[in-house]
Amino acid sequence: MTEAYGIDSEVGPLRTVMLHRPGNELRRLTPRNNDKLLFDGIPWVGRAQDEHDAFAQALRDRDVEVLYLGELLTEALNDSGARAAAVQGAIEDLRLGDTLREYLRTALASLDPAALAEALMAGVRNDEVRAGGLVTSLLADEDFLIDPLPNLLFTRDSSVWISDSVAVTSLAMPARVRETQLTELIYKYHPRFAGADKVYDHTLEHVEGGDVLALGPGVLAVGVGERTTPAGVERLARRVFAKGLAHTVLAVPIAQQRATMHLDTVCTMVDVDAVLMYPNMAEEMRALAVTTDGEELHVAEPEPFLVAAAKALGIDTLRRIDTGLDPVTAEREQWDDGNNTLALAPRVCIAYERTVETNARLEESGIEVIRISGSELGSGRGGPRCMSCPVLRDPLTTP
Ligand SMILES: NC(=O)NCCC[C@H](N)C(=O)O
Repeated sequence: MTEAYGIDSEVGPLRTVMLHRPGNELRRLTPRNNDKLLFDGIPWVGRAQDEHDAFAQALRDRDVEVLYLGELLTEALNDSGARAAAVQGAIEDLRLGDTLREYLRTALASLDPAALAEALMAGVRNDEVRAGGLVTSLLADEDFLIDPLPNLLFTRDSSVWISDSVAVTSLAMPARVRETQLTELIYKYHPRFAGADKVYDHTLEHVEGGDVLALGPGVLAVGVGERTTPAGVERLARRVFAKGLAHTVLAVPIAQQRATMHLDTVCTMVDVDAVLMYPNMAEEMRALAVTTDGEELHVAEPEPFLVAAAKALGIDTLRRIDTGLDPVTAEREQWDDGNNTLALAPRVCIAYERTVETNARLEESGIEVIRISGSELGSGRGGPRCMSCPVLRDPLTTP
């Protein structure tokens, strides 16, 4: 792996992470659009920023370098090719019509990188521009010409590092599709990532980063459900095998429900050989091990997730941290992202403070839990793992 980027596990000491500090895109959420924009409430933005700053500080306190998506995007937009691609991507929406599209093309092209990045992230409302023409007149003032992207907060989903290659993902929900245009720009044009190999892109079958877990060197688990499709996991497997980035991909079917939208909402690793799993689903989780002989994909029969994972990792057992929670407490804490921990190193993780019981059980199992507040951040339905895209982790030393 290079020094600047690379991930071969969920728990290797975290060195660099990409976050997105929530900004004006959250100020676009209203009771009428929050469902469509995949938020379960209307966050108090100032408090959400405070909570996020504390999250970033907790990472820095443990010597983790924090990169911000908004800053990387602004810097990438210094490149004229990036600017042209960004503008084109933002105005493709068929709702706009020709007059408005050409107006926006000119208006966006005249913005400096910071203002353009802001427009791309926070969107553009009809009454914020004086475009004129039929479409402008027929749309309501509050209609968005360029939709805001409040889910940028969840940097986990729009790109994922697999060994020393980056996968720009292909997001399934219409409200999130444009996020990957921005991560694509960052990885293509930002000098920090010049030369980084790409293993996936946003035009391919749906794969979301929250579904992709690097269980250990050479082994990925990929949730298949509401977001990552069966065809998505197949395409990802073909691509990582072709580049030699993994030897086994475990396809893990998960319930198609909002609460369990990604694999990392029900399962995160907290040690080289231990996972925290949502108790109400842990027993039923199965995995299909996908391998290759260099030509064909081989798909094994479904096995219990922990069994298939241990086999693929070449260890005797993958331990499940048993939180022992009753089903109602477990369901409440899973909804509040109790299972969505971010490992900073083996046996050290960040979790929301509100998932009191899960955190207590983790500590009883020897896991250090760094608690952060997430009362406002959580309204987007994502926890510390969802809000972070690890860019560099130290390789694991053999246990
Ligand atoms: N990995 C994750 O579970 N990310 C959380 C994404 C939440 C976002 N509001 C969504 O519905 O996509």
